[in-house]
Amino acid sequence: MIEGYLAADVREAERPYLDAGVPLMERAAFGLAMVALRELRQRRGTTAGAHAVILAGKGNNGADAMLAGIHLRRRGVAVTALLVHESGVESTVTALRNAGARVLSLSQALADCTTGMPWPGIADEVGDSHTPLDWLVGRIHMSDLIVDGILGTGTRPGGSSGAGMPDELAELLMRIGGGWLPRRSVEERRPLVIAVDLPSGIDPDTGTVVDRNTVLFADVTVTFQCSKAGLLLAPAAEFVGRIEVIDIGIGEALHGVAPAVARFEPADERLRVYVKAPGWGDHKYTRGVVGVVAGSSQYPGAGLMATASAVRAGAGMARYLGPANVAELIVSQSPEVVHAPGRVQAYVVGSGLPSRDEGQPADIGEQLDRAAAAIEVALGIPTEDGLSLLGLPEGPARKVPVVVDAGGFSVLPDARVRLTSDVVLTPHAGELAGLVSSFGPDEVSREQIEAEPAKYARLAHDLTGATVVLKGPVTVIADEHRLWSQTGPSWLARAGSGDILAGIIGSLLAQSDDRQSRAEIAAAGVLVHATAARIASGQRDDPAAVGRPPTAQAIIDAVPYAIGRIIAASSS
Ligand SMILES: NC(=O)C1=CN([C@@H]2O[C@H](COP(=O)(O)OP(=O)(O)OC[C@H]3O[C@@H](n4cnc5c(N)ncnc54)[C@H](OP(=O)(O)O)[C@@H]3O)[C@@H](O)[C@H]2O)[C@@H](O)CC1
Ligand SMILES: [K+]
Repeated sequence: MIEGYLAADVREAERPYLDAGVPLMERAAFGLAMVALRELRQRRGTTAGAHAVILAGKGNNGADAMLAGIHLRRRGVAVTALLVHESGVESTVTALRNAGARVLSLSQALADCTTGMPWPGIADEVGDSHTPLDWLVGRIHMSDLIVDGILGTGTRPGGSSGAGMPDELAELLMRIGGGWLPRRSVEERRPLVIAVDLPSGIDPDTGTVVDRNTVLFADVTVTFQCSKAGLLLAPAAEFVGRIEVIDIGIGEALHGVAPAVARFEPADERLRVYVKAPGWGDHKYTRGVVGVVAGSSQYPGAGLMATASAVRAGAGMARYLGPANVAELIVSQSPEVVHAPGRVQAYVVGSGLPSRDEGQPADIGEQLDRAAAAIEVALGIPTEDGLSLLGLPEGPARKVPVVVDAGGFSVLPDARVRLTSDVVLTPHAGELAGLVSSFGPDEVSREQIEAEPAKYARLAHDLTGATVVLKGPVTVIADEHRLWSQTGPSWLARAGSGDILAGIIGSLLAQSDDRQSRAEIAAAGVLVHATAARIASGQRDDPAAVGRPPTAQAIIDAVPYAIGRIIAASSS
């Protein structure tokens, strides 16, 4: 599991060590240099003769980068450091110069164009440059490595590399490749980009990015002691690349500090609790039954996808609750699905159902009534009619969790009824905008949610009391404890993905016990979903490989393999 901490908590943890004179920056810089050297070696076979450009800010992030530059020099790497704020931590600047690097301010670097001053390690073949900036960008593009040490945990909240930075620097970053150069473009001489602690221009805590055109896509982000929360959250996560954590020896001070966000990795031991093989004495009921209220005669596909993935994610049994013609279709594909009401351990409702509206066909109205009834069961407030629609006996019904998707949002109880974590909402940004606007005092737009997904997932939880799974390129899950954040391959941006995810989460909920965190189970479900998509798209062992477009059916068929892989990885 990767856990992301708030910048203030990390600073607080560092303080006693710094007061005691522990050389934290030297440790950080050494770790950074080792990663850079390893990456250079992997790319070029050797580090000798490589050229690194260090973009150094005036704070300790820049100092880290420059101290790492000294280690690079010692191993034969030519180093040019650009003081992008025109100055830097003075002792470090001197030490780097003494190690044989060129250290120059941005304006000096631009002046090099006129004087024709050569840069060590870079052949002077930067093409037809027209302006000093063209020339400088050309030289940087000729390097083997760009070290992004402009801003770290000292980034002012709400700031960005575009806001508050000199225009010249924003322009330089934009031209180097901020925002538009895809991380994996296979230009032969594209330099490797390593971000120091975090890509400069992202908010360390919230992952918001004010001007995405000025943030460099990192191949690797080398972060110190622990991931920073913002690295795991959208939209920043797109710029982060692979995360490498360097232990600088302050772990003890972070004990007892709650991380703000967490992410499951496939090999996490903790996943064994949620993604598991049946035990010796298990039978279909002990493994959990999931009830699916999704799809209608008008939209049968979503019912099919949610049920098929619920079955494949390991529940002992799936009940389909809905019209006979949809059930027939489902059973033809998953013969083990039971089309009969009865007791379940978790519901999945709403996928493939439109919002409640007057004049809807009768079977849609009835499906929405069932969805509402399942939500009432989850909240412990079932009505007699609801129980009979779900085929449950009259009397107090046992609370079971419910995954609410798509049309299900339109049958949530009104804002006077506080939902609980047993209600797991799975909206995308547009649907969350609707939810937050109807439960809260203010209208919120899809664009606002996309810019600050973590904030709004948390707000939606605060307003409703439910577990909120905000789907997106990075899926954020919020409950009263913390945020979870899971990424998936972009191939998941396709019709049917949401229905499959709802089925998987419902299946894992049915297999869980009452005391387990719904948010954590949902995070595990998002990981299963992403793993299935990786298998189905052919990305398999190399997440960086592009792969090929998977059909929804291929993702569904890959779910059992994803479960198998996660069980194997988390138990080994
Ligand atoms: N403490 C330690 O022992 C350790 C620290 N470590 C390292 O230190 C890093 C934190 O260093 P830091 O605190 O010096 O802040 P840092 O991120 O370099 O930048 C601050 C400068 O940028 C400026 N600035 C801020 N926002 C801006 C904006 N939006 N736009 C423009 N400018 C902006 C701001 O200037 P201001 O305008 O406020 O005068 C300020 O001068 C941390 O990430 C890690 O790498 C590790 O080595 C481990 C040990
Ligand atoms: K940085």
